[in-house]
Amino acid sequence: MSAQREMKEKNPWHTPVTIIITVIGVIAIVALVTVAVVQNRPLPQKYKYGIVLDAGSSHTALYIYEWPAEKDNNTGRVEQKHSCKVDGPGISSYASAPLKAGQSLRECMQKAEKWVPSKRHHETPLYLGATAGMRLLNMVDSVASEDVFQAVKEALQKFPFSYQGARILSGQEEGAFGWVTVNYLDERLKQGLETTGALDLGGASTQISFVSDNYDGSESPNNSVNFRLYGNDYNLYTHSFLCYGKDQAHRLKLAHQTQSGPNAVADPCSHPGYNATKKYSVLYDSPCVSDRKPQGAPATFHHTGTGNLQQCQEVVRNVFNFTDCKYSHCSFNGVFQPILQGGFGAFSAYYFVMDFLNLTDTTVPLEAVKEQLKAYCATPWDQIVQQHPKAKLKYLAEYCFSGTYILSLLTEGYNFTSVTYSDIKFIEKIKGSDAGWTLGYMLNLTNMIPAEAPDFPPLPHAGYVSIVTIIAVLIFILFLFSLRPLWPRCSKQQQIV
Ligand SMILES: Nc1ccn([C@@H]2O[C@H](COP(=O)(O)OP(=O)(O)OP(=O)(O)O)[C@@H](O)[C@H]2O)c(=O)n1
Ligand SMILES: [Ca+2]
Repeated sequence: MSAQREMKEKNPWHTPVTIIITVIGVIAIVALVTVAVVQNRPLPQKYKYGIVLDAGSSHTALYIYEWPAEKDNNTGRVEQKHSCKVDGPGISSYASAPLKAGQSLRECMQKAEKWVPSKRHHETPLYLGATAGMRLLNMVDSVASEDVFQAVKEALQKFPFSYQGARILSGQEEGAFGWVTVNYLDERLKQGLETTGALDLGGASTQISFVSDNYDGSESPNNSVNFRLYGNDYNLYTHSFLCYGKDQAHRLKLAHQTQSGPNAVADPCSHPGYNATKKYSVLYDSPCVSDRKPQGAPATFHHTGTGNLQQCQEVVRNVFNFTDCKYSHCSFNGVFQPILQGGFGAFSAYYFVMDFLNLTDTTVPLEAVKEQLKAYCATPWDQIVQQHPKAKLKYLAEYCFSGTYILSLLTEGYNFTSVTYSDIKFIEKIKGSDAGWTLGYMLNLTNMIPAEAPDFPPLPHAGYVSIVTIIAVLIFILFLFSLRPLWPRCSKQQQIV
């Protein structure tokens, strides 16, 4: 008994100091690992939301964006969750009944109330941006434009979101934010990759935006937009052509055609057999064409189709002015444009039209694309109607013109060649989000793209926890080894026992 006590006393493992150190060591390591795990445990994901209404010339659409609540600044993570197309025409068409513009938005706004969790309603920013339709209305009747905005504002403020205002975007903003959207969704900005140009074709205006090594903004500074995003500087060229959206360009073309004979237009851009009576008052009800109204024109004219692509191309060419250029390079109408560079995403009506015509594949040579369009334009109207029973007649009547206009705008207007045509991609969405200016607009207004690259933790969460655990275990093993000189005595004593 006394020998046992003596051995215990001699066994350094059994000294109070060693026991205390060991216990504290184990507790410290367990505490370290626990704190690391608890502190870095991924929290249940919470989301924030933003709503943007795109009040275009032909229609309004509502987009709901969503992003993880704790990652406002880490970007690349904002996604479109829902979209809603407002029934009826664009808000600029309600100039004579502004209240209806507000009412038209109600249905989509009610859907937005359901889609955004109610506890997030009050903090969800709501923006409305109007484009070329309201630009034109504001030009001809600024009072009517104000009335429409007032009605829209009152309607939107009735909803529980954080209303941030309704306004007209400049053409420059429209082009630049479309470019931001495309490059953000492709994660080109965050990774500092070469950017993609943006081509947007609306009903009343069209935008081209791209970065070119040959453009530093000094030639035609109005076309220059500078961004610093994620630590990179971008000098963007952008231009918006008012009246060169597809609907206004159609008016420009018809207005030109009616000059030669005001009673009837035999239109090579319409299908053979197409026949409609149209009102001059409707055709000329736009500042894009109002100054071209023929003197003493009758109330109506007959619009018939002949379906001839080559002649249609000639008529379409007339809507552009290629003669004056005071810069080193121009697109059309004397507008400066640097040399095209890189890939381009073409969206909105570019996509709707080319998708309808089955012409979105730009690896198909331009000549073959034209052959296909030629056959389409020459197809009799009754056959076209039969083949597309669900399509809106207004759209259907114009796809031959629209396809021709798009090819002419791209090649003769912007100077894409049969070689660089394949640099264009006709796109509707990128990773589930619609291509368009709305996302870029919201990212900008909510400061969600930082000027400098955000600092990311060098290790992901799981890697961090694993390394802390491994180091803690190693320290513990080293600690045990540091007591090694005591081991042999200890084991000898145990053998004696
Ligand atoms: N399936 C569809 C849908 C739309 N369109 C046409 O595409 C154009 C509308 O394009 P959009 O990008 O929606 O124009 P808006 O935004 O309304 O106009 P803007 O940007 O000029 O204000 C209109 O001419 C419309 O007739 C079409 O041809 N086929
Ligand atoms: Ca648009």
